[in-house]
Amino acid sequence: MSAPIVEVRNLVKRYGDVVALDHFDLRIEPGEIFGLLGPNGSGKTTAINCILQLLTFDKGDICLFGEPMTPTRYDLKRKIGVVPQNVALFEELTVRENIDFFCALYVDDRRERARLVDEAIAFVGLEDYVKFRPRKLSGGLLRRLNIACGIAHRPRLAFFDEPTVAVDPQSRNAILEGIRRMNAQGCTVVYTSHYMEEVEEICSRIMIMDRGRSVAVGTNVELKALVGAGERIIVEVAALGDAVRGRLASLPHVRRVTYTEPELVVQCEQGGHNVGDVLGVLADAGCAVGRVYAEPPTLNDVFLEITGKELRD
Ligand SMILES: Nc1ncnc2c1ncn2[C@@H]1O[C@H](COP(=O)(O)OP(=O)(O)OP(=O)(O)O)[C@@H](O)[C@H]1O
Repeated sequence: MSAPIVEVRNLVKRYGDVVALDHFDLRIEPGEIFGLLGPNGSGKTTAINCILQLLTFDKGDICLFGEPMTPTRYDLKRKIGVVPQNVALFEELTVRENIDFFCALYVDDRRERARLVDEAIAFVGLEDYVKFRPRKLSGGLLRRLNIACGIAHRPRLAFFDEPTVAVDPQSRNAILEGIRRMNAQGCTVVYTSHYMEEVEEICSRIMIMDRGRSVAVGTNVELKALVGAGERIIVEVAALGDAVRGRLASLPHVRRVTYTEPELVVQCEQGGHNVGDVLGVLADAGCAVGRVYAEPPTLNDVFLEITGKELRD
């Protein structure tokens, strides 16, 4: 088995009294799109900055590409791309010049660099904007430029820290598609977000973080199986009495029943014929039922189950 591309053991980072990372462990294999999912302040950015040695930390070991990472391991840093949360660009340089500047930190050869910069521009779809300065770009285009600057040198490992915050849907899709393509071309990706839908959509494995710790790690399917969360059944029904609600709550596989007229929500565990059972109880009670639909479990259900809190407060 090949060495993990990222291995973090027992990482502790404090800011004064705040414990931002609390004995944090992480292992990412080559070829993954690995998601770090957690609410604001759970420690995602701190974890990335420690891994990259941009921050000092109190304790812990970090290996990248199977080798110990230190602030002066420029040979390892060359193989890494970073797309930070805050857009960091030079206002006086054009789109093309910005990308060239960042690429030049790693690639000396001008001709090689010109080719890589062209590829990066095409990769994020900024061909029509190469002569623009950043202030002329929309938020979504700025994010795309930020990405091009981070990945033009063709890293083998790339960190994307919340790259889709405040972008339009078109740029969001372009960003996610670009990440998938990079990954298909052999780049391992670490992707942080507090948007569970995005993480579910593109990540091969996901770590759920809370208060500087990993609370669960696995594929999307594994995480949902871990807590046994099943679908949520939503039924429009008028004037539902307590007795019927009690019968619904005592059905096998039913965890929680809530009713705010006219919406009945039945949270189930995995398995069983839940929709049929719920509708059976309502039919027996003579309830007139309107719209019925079921939503599959989400990573928010997993987070709620483990931490007792919503992922998005
Ligand atoms: N420079 C700093 N000084 C003091 N405390 C900090 C600093 N940076 C982060 N923290 C604290 O460390 C904890 C982790 O923050 P971090 O930014 O890593 O979380 P995050 O999951 O990346 O959140 P976000 O999505 O908001 O960036 C939080 O409690 C935060 O307030």
